[in-house]
Formats: sequence, structure tokens, C-alpha cells
Amino acid sequence: MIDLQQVAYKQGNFQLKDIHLTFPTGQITGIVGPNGSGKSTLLKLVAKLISANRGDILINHESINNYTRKNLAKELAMLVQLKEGMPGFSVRQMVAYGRTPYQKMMKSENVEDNEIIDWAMKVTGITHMSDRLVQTLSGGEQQRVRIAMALAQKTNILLLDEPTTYLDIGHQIELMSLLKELNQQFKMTIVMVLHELQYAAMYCDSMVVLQGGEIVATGLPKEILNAELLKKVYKLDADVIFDGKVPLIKPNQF
Ligand SMILES: Nc1ncnc2c1ncn2[C@@H]1O[C@H](COP(=O)(O)OP(=O)(O)OP(=O)(O)O)[C@@H](O)[C@H]1O
Repeated sequence: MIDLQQVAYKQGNFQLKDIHLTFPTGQITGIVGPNGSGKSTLLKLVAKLISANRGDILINHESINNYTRKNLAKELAMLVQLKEGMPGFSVRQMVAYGRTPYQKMMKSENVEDNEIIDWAMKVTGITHMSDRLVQTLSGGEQQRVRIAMALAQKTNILLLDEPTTYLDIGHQIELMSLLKELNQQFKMTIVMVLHELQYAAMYCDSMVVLQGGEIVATGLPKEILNAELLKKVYKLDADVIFDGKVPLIKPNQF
């Protein structure tokens, strides 16, 4: 369980205000909201990449302030937004980097590490590119390598910031299905920032909606994703029609 207790954080003119929130164990939570609403900032706070000005974040009932970086990396892996590569690294080397929290200084991978690296490359479909340099891959291929690196960390908690970026629709659905499978098979707790409201509704157990650094809605996708929310949060005039778990978002101009 991840518990945010009255968390506040200020950067420049932007402020996350009084965030009180639980990401339940074994569930998939989607964080959505307009550009600049604080989604990435919220995820970075949970991953301890930045520290809150106020409040506390508990992971398994323990404040993240009490975790060393290495211990936290055994609990939680974070896929950050794709902005820069790791020049000179092969695909396998980059995925192997995910095993670092488990390795002693100057020791290379053991049999277990290698099995996990092989598994992470297999489930993300990148085994055939093992020896390629990461910088020579397409954006979508690089994204899958970074997802494999996060999976190789073998944590119970996975945080993902816009994981579908650069992926074509086939690979997007494949990734979302893989995350659902990992969640169901290993009871993994997954928190992801998504721009696609359809995917949030289809694959997440619950949604958190941010606007201007504040939580404006939380709950089951079917309960909160509606015309009123789109109008209020995205200034969008649209109808939301659910077909089972799949929402059709139909802008009123059409
Ligand atoms: N280091 C920084 N210094 C000052 N302001 C920052 C800094 N980092 C982010 N911000 C601002 O904080 C706000 C929230 O940023 P954040 O990246 O969390 O938004 P987001 O909801 O993830 O946006 P997007 O959907 O565009 O990725 C933005 O207005 C951004 O410009």
C-alpha cells in the first residue's frame, strides 16, 4: 500500500496541494489530468526522486524517508518519461542495469539475475535486439527496453509515467495487457500516468484526476469518467458512452 498523507510540494509557480491519497496494494491506479496538472510530480514524490515540503508518504506503512535508495529500489521501480537515452549501452546491458539494487559492489550478474533479465526481455519482446545499441533503436523500441529495465528490478510496485509514449497502437495494447497480466499474476501494485482516458478506463481499477495540483476526482473509471468531468477538467464538450469497460469519447463537434 502507498499512502500519501497531506503531501504538499512547490516548484516555481506550481504547487501540489494537500494530497491525501491511497494507492491500494495489488491494484492498478491511473493518474490522469491535463498537461501541467502535476501528474509526473506526484509520481516523482512517490519514487523519492524529489522530497515533499510537507506531509509524508508511506510505503508498506513505513515512511519513504526511512528507506535507503537501494532498499526503496527493491520495493519500487519507476519508468520515467523518455527524454534521453543511455549512449553506448546495449539493450541487454541496459536491462541488466535494473538488477543493480540486488548486486554487491563490483560484482556482475549471477544466474538468477540473468534469468530475470532474460524474462524481462522476453515479455517485452526485445530478446532479438539484445546486442543492439539502445541509441540505434526507434522510440518505441527504446521505450520497451526501458520497460524491461523496470521489470528486471522485480519490485512489487511499478510506477510508470506515460508508458505508451512512442508505441504504436498494437504495442500500446500489448503493453497495457502485459501490465494487467503482471498485476494479476504477481499481485503487482501499478500506478501509471496516462493521457489516454480510454486505457485508464479499460485497464485501471481506479482513477485519480488531477487539475492544477489538486485532486478533483477519484474512483472507479465508470463512475467518474463522464461528460461533466471532461468539461470541468479538459474544457472539452464531449459525450462518454461506455461499451462494457471501453469508453467512446465523442466530441460534440462531430
Ligand atoms: N523543476 C521545475 N521548476 C519549476 N516548475 C516546474 C519544474 N518541473 C515542473 N514544473 C512545473 O510544474 C507543473 C507540473 O508539472 P508536471 O510535469 O508534474 O505536470 P504533468 O501533469 O505531468 O504534465 P504533462 O501532462 O504535460 O506531462 C508544470 O506547470 C511544470 O511546468
